[in-house]
Amino acid sequence: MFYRLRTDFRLSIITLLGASAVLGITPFAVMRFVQNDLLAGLVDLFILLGIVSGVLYAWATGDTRRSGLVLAVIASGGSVAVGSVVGEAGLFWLYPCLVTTFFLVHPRVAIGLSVASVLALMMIETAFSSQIQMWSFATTAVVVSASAYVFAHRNHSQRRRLEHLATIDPLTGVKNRRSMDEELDLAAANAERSGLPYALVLLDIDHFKKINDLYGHGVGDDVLNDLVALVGSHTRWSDQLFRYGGEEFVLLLPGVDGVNLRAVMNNLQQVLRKHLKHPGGPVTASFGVALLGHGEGVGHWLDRADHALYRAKECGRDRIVYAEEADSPEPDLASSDPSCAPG
Ligand SMILES: Nc1nc2c(ncn2[C@@H]2O[C@H](COP(=O)(O)OP(=O)(O)OP(=O)(O)O)[C@@H](O)[C@H]2O)c(=O)[nH]1
Repeated sequence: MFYRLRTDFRLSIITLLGASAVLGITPFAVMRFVQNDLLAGLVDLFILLGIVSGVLYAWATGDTRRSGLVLAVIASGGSVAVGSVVGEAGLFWLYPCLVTTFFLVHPRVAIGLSVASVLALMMIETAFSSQIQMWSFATTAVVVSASAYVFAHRNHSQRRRLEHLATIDPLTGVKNRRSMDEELDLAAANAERSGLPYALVLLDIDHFKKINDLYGHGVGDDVLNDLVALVGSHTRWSDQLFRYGGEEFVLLLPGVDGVNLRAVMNNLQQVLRKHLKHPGGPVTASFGVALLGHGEGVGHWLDRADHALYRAKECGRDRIVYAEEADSPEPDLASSDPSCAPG
C-alpha cells in the first residue's frame, strides 16, 4: 500500500482528497442532519459518497486517470453546490478543490473546471453577501488557480524528465536495460495472450575494445551511435532496440519467425557489414537470436539468446546463431562444441 502511494503520484493525491473529505466533510454532514438542515446534509453526504467511491475505484483498478477526472468533477461541482446551499460559509471549500483539481486532471481540463466553478458561484446570488465579497472571492480564486497551475505544470514536466532519464541510455538515446526488462515482460505477456511470435536478438560489436584502444573512446562512441542509427533505419517501427550494456544491444522483434526472421537478420547483418565503419575499416557484429517459446520466462529467453551469442563469438564472430527451441535441453556451455556454420 505504501509502495503504491510512494510510486503513484496521482493515487496519492486521490487518497489525500479521500482522507480530507472523510475527515473534513463528515462532521459537517452530521451537524447539518442534527440541525435538521436536510438539503445541506444530503449535499455533503453525496459529495462524501462520490469521493469515497472514486478513491476505492482508483485503488481497486489502478485507473487513476478516470477516477481523477470523476473526483475533480465531484469536488468542483460539490463545492459549487455547498456554496449555493449554505452561502458564504461554504465558499471556502472551493479553494482546496481548485488546488487538488490541478493534480488530478490535465491542466487544460483543470482550468475549465475552475473557471466553470467560479462563474457558477458568481451567477448564484445566494452564495455572496455583497458584490465586493463576490469579486474578492473571484480574484483570490484566480490567484490560487494560477499558482496551482504553475506548480502542477512544473511538477508534471519534472516527473516526465526524470522518467525519461531513468529509461533512456544517455549516449545513444535508445532505451536502457531497465526499460528492456519492462518491455520483455510485456512482450511475454502479450505472446501468451495473443500468440504473436517474438524474437529477441542479442547484438554485440566485434573487437570493440580494439576500436577504443586504437582510435580512442570518442570513435568508439561514434560507432555505437552509428550502429543505433543503422539498426533504427533498417527495422520496423514496432521493433525496439535497447542498450544492454557496453557494446551489447538487445533487439526485440514482434511478429516475425521462421523464414521472415532469417530474412530480417540477414538484411541487418548485410547493412552493418556494409555501413558500420571505424577509421581503419568495417566494423562487424555477432548476433544471438532466440524465439520466445510457449510459456517461456523472460530470463530463460534471454539466456538462450546469450548462449547463441556466445556461440557466434566462439565460431569466429561476424555471424548469426539461432538458439535451440525453448523446450530443448539447455546447451552445456563448458563442453559445447559449436558447429560453426558459415555466418
Ligand atoms: N567508447 C565506448 N566504449 C565502451 C562503452 N561502454 C563499454 N565500452 C568498452 O567496450 C569494450 C568491450 O570490450 P570487450 O567486452 O572485451 O569486447 P570486445 O572487445 O568487443 O570483444 P568481443 O565482444 O569478444 O568481440 C571495453 O573496452 C569497454 O571499455 C561506451 O559507452 N563507449
